[in-house]
Amino acid sequence: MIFLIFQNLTIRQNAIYFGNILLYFLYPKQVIKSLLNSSLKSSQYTNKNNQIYKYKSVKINCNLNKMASTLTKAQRLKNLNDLLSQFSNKVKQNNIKLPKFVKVVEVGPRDGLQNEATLLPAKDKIDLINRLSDSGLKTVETTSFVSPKWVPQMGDNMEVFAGINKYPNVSYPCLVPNVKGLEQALKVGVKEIAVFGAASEGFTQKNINCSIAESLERFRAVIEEAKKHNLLVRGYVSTVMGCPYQGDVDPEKVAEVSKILYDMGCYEISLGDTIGIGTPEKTDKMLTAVKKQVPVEKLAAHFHDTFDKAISNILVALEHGVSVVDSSIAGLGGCPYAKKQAGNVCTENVVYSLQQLGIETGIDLLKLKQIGSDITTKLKRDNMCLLE
Ligand SMILES: CC(C)(COP(=O)([O-])OP(=O)([O-])OC[C@H]1O[C@@H](n2cnc3c(N)ncnc32)[C@H](O)[C@@H]1OP(=O)([O-])[O-])[C@@H](O)C(=O)NCCC(=O)NCCSC(=O)C[C@@](C)(O)CC(=O)[O-]
Repeated sequence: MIFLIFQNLTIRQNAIYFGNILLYFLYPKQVIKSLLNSSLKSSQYTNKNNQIYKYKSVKINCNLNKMASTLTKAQRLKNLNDLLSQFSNKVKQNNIKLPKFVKVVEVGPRDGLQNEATLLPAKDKIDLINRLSDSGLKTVETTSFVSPKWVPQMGDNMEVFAGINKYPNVSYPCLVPNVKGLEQALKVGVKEIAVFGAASEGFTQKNINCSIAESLERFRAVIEEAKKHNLLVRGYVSTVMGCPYQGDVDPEKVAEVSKILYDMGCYEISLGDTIGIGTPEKTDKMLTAVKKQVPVEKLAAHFHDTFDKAISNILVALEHGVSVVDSSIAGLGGCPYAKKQAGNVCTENVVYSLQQLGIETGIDLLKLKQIGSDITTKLKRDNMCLLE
């Protein structure tokens, strides 16, 4: 039994860590929702003057040893290869049309790093982004223009964006939660932004401090202003397969929020399994609902790999016709309290899987592997890449 005190962490970090830890032990039990709700009630969070929410003395009954994956990398690679070969057979037997090309959106410098305990200096972030854009990736999410009090790792957003090489054939989107963030982004010449909402009220409140309806009104203002400056706008919908605060999320709600963002002018909707509790079945249900509201070619899969299910879920997304996949170099992100607990799905594993399926990405896997190895050495953390 372990007693963890989650203090001095941003609400986003707490949400993810706490959700992941609880879910890891309960999954796949049917009681996730009620336990998540009761655990939330047992914690307190206070809006301090400095606007950082903190959990106070959250008790978590768990045994950290159990949290580490018991499988070796070699075993996990074998499982991945088995999965890919079964999937290939299914595709052939059922004459399923997969996308010929998949755009991989690298989110490591933003979504990955924002969850890393170690603060990476701006010069190292710049080097990381430059090397990623030199690997064939066409989109490298660079930073976020959010409050540095909420997400300290992104506090150097202007310096990082101003410092990177801008290749003409690469997009460098940045997260923007409100008009203030947009103004900052415009000052350094950002050309593409992403607004980020969620399909659950609980997560929206704790991530951006407002309701879903309020968040959408904020995004409307941001998008209108962004369009005046000819910026491209991507839309995120988080918690599409479950919320750390509410448990289950109705696929119809995901579809509703996605459609609103799409109608507001987002050119692409990225569907985030924020805490990685998706399964192939849930992915199928969620995409079936969303595709009725937003054309599939405008959808992206943004899956976290908490329970080693992200690639299985991506395969379902490919079957549905999704041809944009978000991922993070070396699987950056995740939970520092459980070293082997994964964050975003690892880019190298995604690119490898796509290559094995004969799907083009235009990405140099060897370069990616080297970048992943270097950044994990720098951060002194596990590399989630399964390839030797
Ligand atoms: C949205 C706010 C700002 C609202 O935060 P708030 O406290 O409600 O905002 P406020 O308007 O009351 O302002 C409070 C303070 O923040 C400042 N402020 C206000 N806006 C900005 C800004 N843009 N940039 C810099 N500073 C800002 C503002 O100036 C003020 O400063 P003070 O007067 O106290 O010194 C806050 O909640 C926030 O920054 N949240 C960040 C959340 C975040 O970054 N989460 C991670 C990204 S989402 C994600 O990772 C999920 C995703 C996308 O990957 C998909 C998935 O996996 O599901």
